[in-house]
Amino acid sequence: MLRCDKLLIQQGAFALRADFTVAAGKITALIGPSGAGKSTLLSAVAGFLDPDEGRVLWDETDITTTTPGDRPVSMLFQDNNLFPHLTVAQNVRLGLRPSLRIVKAETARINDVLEEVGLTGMAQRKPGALSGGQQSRAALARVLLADRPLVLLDEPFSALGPALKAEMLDLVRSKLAAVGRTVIMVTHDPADAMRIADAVILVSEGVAAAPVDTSALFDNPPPALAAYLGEDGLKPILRN
Ligand SMILES: Nc1ncnc2c1ncn2[C@@H]1O[C@H](COP(=O)(O)OP(=O)(O)OP(=O)(O)O)[C@@H](O)[C@H]1O
Repeated sequence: MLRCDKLLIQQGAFALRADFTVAAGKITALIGPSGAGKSTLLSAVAGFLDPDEGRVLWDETDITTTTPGDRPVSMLFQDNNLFPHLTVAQNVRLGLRPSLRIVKAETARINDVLEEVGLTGMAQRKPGALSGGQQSRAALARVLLADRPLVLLDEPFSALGPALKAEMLDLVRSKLAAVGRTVIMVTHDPADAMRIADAVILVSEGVAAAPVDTSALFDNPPPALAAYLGEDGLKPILRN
C-alpha cells in the first residue's frame, strides 16, 4: 500500500499537495489537465524529486529519503527508456541490476518474461528493429523482470495507436495487477481509465485528490473533472 502523507511538492511557482492512500494490488489512474502535476507526483513517489513537506510510505515504511533504486518501484516512461545499442535481452536484464553481463541462470528468466509479453525469439534484436508496440512490450518485460511491487506508468503507451494501446493496457492488467502489483498510471484519456483502472486520482488546481472508484467518478464527475473532460470528453463515457 502506498501512502502520500501530507505531501507538498514545489517546483518554482508550482505547488502540489497530496494526502491519500493507494490500494495495493489495484490500478489507479492519474488524470488531470496538462501541467497539473501528474508526472511531478510520480517523480516524488519514485524518488527522483524530494518533497518539500510530508512523507511517502510503502506498507507503512517511510521511503521519503530512500534512493530511487532502493525503492519498491519500477517506472515506465513514454520513450520506454530502451538503450538503442543494447539487445532486447540486455535492456530487459537492466531490470535486475545495472550490469550488462547476463549470467546463464538469468537467460531462462529473461526468455520467460519476453514470452509473457509476446516477444519470443526477439531477445537478440536491437530496439530499432522492433515496432513501436514491440518496444513497449520490451519495456514492460523489464518491469516484469524487475519484480517490484509498485509500478508507475507515465503515459508509456500514448504514442501507440488505439488497438496497440488497448493491448498494452490489457497486458498491464493481466501481467501486473492480476499478480498483485500496485499500478499507478498517468493518462490523458478517460477511456484508458475506464478500461483498466479500479480508481482514479484527479490532479487539478494544486491538489492530487484521494482515489475514487472509477465508475463512480465518471458517473458523477466533480466540477474539476467535468471542466477538464468538457462535454465532448464526457459523451463517450456516459454512453458506455
Ligand atoms: N524543473 C521545474 N522547475 C519549475 N517548474 C517545473 C519544473 N518541472 C515542471 N515544472 C512545472 O510543474 C508543473 C507540473 O508539471 P508536470 O509535468 O508534473 O505536469 P503534468 O500534469 O504531468 O503535465 P502533462 O500532462 O502536460 O504531462 C508544470 O506547471 C510545470 O511547468
